Amino acid sequence: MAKPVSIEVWNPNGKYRVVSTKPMPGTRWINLLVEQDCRVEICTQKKTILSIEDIIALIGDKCDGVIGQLTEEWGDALFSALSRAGGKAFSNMAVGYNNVNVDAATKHGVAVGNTPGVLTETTAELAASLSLAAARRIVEADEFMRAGLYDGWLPNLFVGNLLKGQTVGVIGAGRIGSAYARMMVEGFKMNLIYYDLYQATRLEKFITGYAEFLRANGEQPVTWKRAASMEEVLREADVISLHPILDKTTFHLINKESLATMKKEAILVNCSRGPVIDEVALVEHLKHNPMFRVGLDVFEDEPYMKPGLADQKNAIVVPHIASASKWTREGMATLAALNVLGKIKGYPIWSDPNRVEPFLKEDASPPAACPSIVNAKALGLPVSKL
Ligand SMILES: NC(=O)C1=CN([C@@H]2O[C@H](COP(=O)(O)OP(=O)(O)OC[C@H]3O[C@@H](n4cnc5c(N)ncnc54)[C@H](O)[C@@H]3O)[C@@H](O)[C@H]2O)C=CC1
Ligand SMILES: O=C(O)C(=O)CO
Repeated sequence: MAKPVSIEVWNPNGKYRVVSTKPMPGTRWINLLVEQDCRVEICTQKKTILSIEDIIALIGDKCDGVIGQLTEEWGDALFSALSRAGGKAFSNMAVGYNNVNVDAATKHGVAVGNTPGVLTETTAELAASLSLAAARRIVEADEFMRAGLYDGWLPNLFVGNLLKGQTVGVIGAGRIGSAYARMMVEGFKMNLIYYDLYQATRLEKFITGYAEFLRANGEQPVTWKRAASMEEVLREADVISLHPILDKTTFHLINKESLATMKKEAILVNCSRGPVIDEVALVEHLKHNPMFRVGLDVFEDEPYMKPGLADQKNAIVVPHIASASKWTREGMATLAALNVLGKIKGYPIWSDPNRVEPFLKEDASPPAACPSIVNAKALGLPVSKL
């Protein structure tokens, strides 16, 4: 068994043992656990992705809860190890939990937490950044400049796309997709077409109000449309950003056939999960359509890219950093710790996981509740009246 070598311990005499598989930003999350009598053990092993054996060794014989990462496969092996060690709580430090087998956790009586809300704007801002960088060819132009190739202004140098008046398409208009849509519509006066299983009522109202404001000021109003199918979005939009969860309905949502329906000069952005795109098909599409551009934060076989992707000038690639703002990452750590702590203390579940601000106030104690437990219903956990 590969035993993790390096552990940092806070409050060694704490009653409850909580393990974090990684150091996380900020100290508030540690302080909140320590104040409530937890011994906090942080794995500081220099290995980015821990194996199942590493995590089983970390869990040990007695463990009340674990804070884990989206790079770890939390399935039956880990939940049974946690349950054998007396653990009742696990939280991903992420909103997405496609790396977690929630049914296995429920079977072992383990609550599964995630961290919604605190990363909505930060993630949407990266999707907007990738959209702009792709539209205006910023990365290519930066490389050109650094290579010493700039020898004077030219009318045809790095000509890109104007966003104003074009159509932005959003697939998955939940928290992040809606925030991204608002940024692109309000910031760049784009028209919206979106596809989601549910109606994004607040987003529609926001755009209707903004359109009225523009009209009243003598400007061209923006428009919105809820598409009846994803294909409609792919056909009509100039910039398309993917924001659904990853599950079997969204695996390879973007594939050879769907790419073929998109405009030749479209921009595709993915800040959701890599397998939402068939990356092999995408590489082929990029090769044959030089004016088609992508901005990718996530990859099908993370941390690897499919062969050929890195050679494509029309692809911008960044290493899964969409939620990487200081405020957000500290907030994610806090929510993950409070999910675990709340379950250990027997607190009820917060009633609205979209409204997590009360947990994030630096100068106030957080509510006595678990911010977001995805299998709360299946475990029959009570909901907070706060
Ligand atoms: N790249 C990064 O660092 C980050 C990635 N994410 C990813 O973004 C995802 C979305 O996060 P949130 O917006 O907070 O979640 P959310 O649950 O608010 O939104 C997801 C939306 O996808 C929709 N959806 C589900 N299946 C669909 C389908 N087949 N077709 C179209 N829409 C579908 C849902 O109805 C929902 O509105 C997360 O699950 C995570 O995987 C989230 C944060 C950071
Ligand atoms: O939260 C998530 O789902 C991420 O991908 C990282 O923030």
